[in-house]
Amino acid sequence: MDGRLVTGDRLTTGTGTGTGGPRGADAAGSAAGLDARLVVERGSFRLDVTLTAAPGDVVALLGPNGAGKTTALRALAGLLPLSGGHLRLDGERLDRTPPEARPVGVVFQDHLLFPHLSALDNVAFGPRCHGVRKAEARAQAAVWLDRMGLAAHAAAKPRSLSGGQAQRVALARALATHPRLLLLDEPLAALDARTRLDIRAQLRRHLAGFEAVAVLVTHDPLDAMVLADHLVVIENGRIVQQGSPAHVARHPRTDYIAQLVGLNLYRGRADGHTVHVPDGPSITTSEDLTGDVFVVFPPGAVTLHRERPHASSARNVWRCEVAGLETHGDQIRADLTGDLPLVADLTTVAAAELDLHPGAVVWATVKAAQTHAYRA
Ligand SMILES: Nc1ncnc2c1ncn2[C@@H]1O[C@H](COP(=O)(O)OP(=O)(O)OP(=O)(O)O)[C@@H](O)[C@H]1O
Repeated sequence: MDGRLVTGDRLTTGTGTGTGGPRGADAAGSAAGLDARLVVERGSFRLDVTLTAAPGDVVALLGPNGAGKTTALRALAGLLPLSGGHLRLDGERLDRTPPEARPVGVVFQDHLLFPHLSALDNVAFGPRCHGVRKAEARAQAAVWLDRMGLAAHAAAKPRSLSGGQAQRVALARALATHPRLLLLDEPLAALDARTRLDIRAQLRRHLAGFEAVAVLVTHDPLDAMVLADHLVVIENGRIVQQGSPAHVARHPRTDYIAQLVGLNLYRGRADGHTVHVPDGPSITTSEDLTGDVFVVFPPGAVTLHRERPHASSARNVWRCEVAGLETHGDQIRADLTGDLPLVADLTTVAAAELDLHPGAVVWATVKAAQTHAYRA
């Protein structure tokens, strides 16, 4: 194969760790949109992230528990002070603006509607806070509820709304103030699976029509992939990777991201088609690279055998031991230790035929063509 072509093509997109924003943030610092470096200290935890986004961008902050996502969102909302950095929105400094005076709409996971107010008055509360007269605020609220498909529930109190309806009221309340920055903290986390599907699709529609910057925090890679144009992955208060959802999904650079997108990930030194993993075996890849690289392959690319295969066309053959088994959708996911720790997906029938059980010795094979290597 023509390794040179593959290498050239893939490497141009393989370095997505810079701290630049998705669009619009030119070197001079474009006026429109979000331009922030958020430095926040909370005890021994320190957040230091740079976020830039153009109007219309939806940015998802993704990361493990305690990474600093909520801290970043609260700093953007003005609920936590910055201990360093800057925060500009559409060219204006917001660092010293109190939260209630910021052109920022916030939707929290537990939506925090006022229980004693109707859905209509909850939404009208937003414009009212911005000085709109009561009748006008209620008229605007009615339009927003209608847009959210909630016109019939205008008089309902929050306790008689479903989780999904309440979440849409909270979104309407945030949007009714015409924020220049919309912040969404786990907007779908409190919803059951079915409602989540509906609300995710609706939220996607609303965000697509939203002309300002939206930043959302999520644990769920699917929410991030469906809703955002740009992913920012935070670990330990730092950005470890960012880029388009498709790029991040294909080029994970940390174990957390690899797990999130369901890939086996290794780091090693490439010498042509061979990647040497420290303290591990070599992996044969289709890409022809040199130097520090990552290699990924999906669990579905692994074939397991009870005996060492001699006739296999796969270039990669490793001896492993089954550490654990779990159902994964309609498949079995095997967690394997040994030469190269990896996870493999196989059908229930295959797992039964192989008599897989914790402690069983198996041979794993992976074709070079099913691996993907890119520069570290
Ligand atoms: N009220 C607090 N006081 C002091 N430190 C805090 C407080 N809340 C959080 N922290 C610290 O800030 C760090 C980041 O927390 P944060 O809630 O921003 O993380 P997160 O990424 O949103 O996590 P999760 O996904 O669990 O919500 C935590 O590891 C913790 O050490």
